[in-house]
Amino acid sequence: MSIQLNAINCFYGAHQALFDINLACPQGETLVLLGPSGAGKSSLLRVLNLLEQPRSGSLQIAGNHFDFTKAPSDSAIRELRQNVGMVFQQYNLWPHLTVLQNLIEAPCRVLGLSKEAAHARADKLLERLRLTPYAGRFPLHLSGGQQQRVAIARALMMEPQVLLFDEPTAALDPEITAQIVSIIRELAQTQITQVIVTHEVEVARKTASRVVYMENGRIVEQGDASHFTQPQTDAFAHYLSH
Ligand SMILES: Nc1ncnc2c1ncn2[C@@H]1O[C@H](COP(=O)(O)OP(=O)(O)OP(=O)(O)O)[C@@H](O)[C@H]1O
Repeated sequence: MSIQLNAINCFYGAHQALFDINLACPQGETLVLLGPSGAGKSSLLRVLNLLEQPRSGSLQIAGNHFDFTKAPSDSAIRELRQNVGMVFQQYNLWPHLTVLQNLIEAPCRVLGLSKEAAHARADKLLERLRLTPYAGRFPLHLSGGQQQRVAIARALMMEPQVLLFDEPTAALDPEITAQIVSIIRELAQTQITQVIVTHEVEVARKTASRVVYMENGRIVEQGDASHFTQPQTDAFAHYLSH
């Protein structure tokens, strides 16, 4: 399994956001998290790279193992984040760095990659994501869709085993959404495991090989893509029909 969560309970102060989450995702799958606002989707995504630390349970992801009865060490968290990339909803690009610099900064600093090796890796990704003409631009001089592609390229520079997306198509128009969907589908042809939080059922249908439907901090339904056509619970059927 690329990802395995066992009995995860997660709190914000006294407020419990995730209840007894159990989830397994094989390598190479694209898992989509769906559910109404406040269901716990972002919290669950953030647990996967330890931006949130659960109070109990265990997580295995990309060869890293965490048992939350004790606090994970900083070095274990650093190692996890090299294997698990995140594409944030607000892109979180470094505004004072060009597109190319955004791509090569972390691999050089964190992985100790030489500038030449990082450049070569960046050139390939810029081409793959149709960003080559924008390599010298600053993020704020790019459209939302272009910034999103830079954010994806930057995450892929670390050659992660798992890539997490928080609302990757929010605030993008239909044409740009289609581009991002097609990038996610291309990545699905590789060995990478993807986990996507989205409100957009159409994006989910077009990308997911597995689906998790959540309500009130709990998983209500999970399984392969056949659940979109044959939901097993009234709750998921109702969600899909609205
Ligand atoms: N930083 C925080 N502090 C306190 N409570 C939080 C925090 N973040 C989320 N919550 C609460 O935890 C619960 C789950 O929130 P979460 O953001 O994971 O849901 P979501 O399904 O991603 O929602 P949305 O679709 O609106 O983004 C909600 O009740 C929310 O109010």
